[in-house]
Amino acid sequence: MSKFKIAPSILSANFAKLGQEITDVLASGADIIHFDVMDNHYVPNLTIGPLVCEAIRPLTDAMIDVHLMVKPVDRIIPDFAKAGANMITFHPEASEHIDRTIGLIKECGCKAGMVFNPGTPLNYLDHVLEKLDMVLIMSVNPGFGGQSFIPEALNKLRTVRKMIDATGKDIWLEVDGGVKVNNIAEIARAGADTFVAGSAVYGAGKDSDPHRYETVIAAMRAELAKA
Ligand SMILES: O=C(CO)[C@H](O)[C@H](O)COP(=O)(O)O
Ligand SMILES: [Fe+2]
Repeated sequence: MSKFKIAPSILSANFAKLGQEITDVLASGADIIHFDVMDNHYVPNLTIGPLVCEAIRPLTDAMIDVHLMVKPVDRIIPDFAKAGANMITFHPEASEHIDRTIGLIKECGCKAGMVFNPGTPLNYLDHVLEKLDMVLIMSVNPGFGGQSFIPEALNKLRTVRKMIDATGKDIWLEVDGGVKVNNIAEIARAGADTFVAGSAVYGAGKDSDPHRYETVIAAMRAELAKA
């Protein structure tokens, strides 16, 4: 896997043919499947749960990156681990005890990540950063695909990049929300290495174009090569 990883969010996929949508983006050069779980409580939307994760798991060996927008979060973590998730990320506001939640994800055999909304302070990383496998910076408020990138996320990425580099550990820095071909290079320069893109990938081109995912992912990689 290259330093830069592209993770299409299936939130913007055609759910009537979800399996095909997943195999198509992976065959088109994507690295990771980003799986958005929304509970209509922590965020004002309702999406998919462990049953869907279990159903797609046999389709690929690629990482399934489960982004839990669920409160309380702990109860559902073992279910996603059993369903085949590789990475589980959670929002600190949705956890009563963040160190315990990180430990639970790892005990379940998954990599652990913590997610920061645009207004969430980074001090939740104090004392736990080195236990994490990934930090996810939201560049939109969570709940919906297709929103515009919030530029302040770039400053947050720069700050977290310095914090991660100071640990000397291989902690991934993911960005989620409004990532497009025309801003991905700037986001990479701010320090992100893993890029969630939902509407930019699944909304690309015309449905009749069988190469539309390949085209947009290649365009993102070309931009990343310049970063
Ligand atoms: O977590 C999310 C929203 O809460 C999604 O992953 C994100 O919005 C991706 O969609 P897009 O790339 O269209 O912004
Ligand atoms: Fe997400």
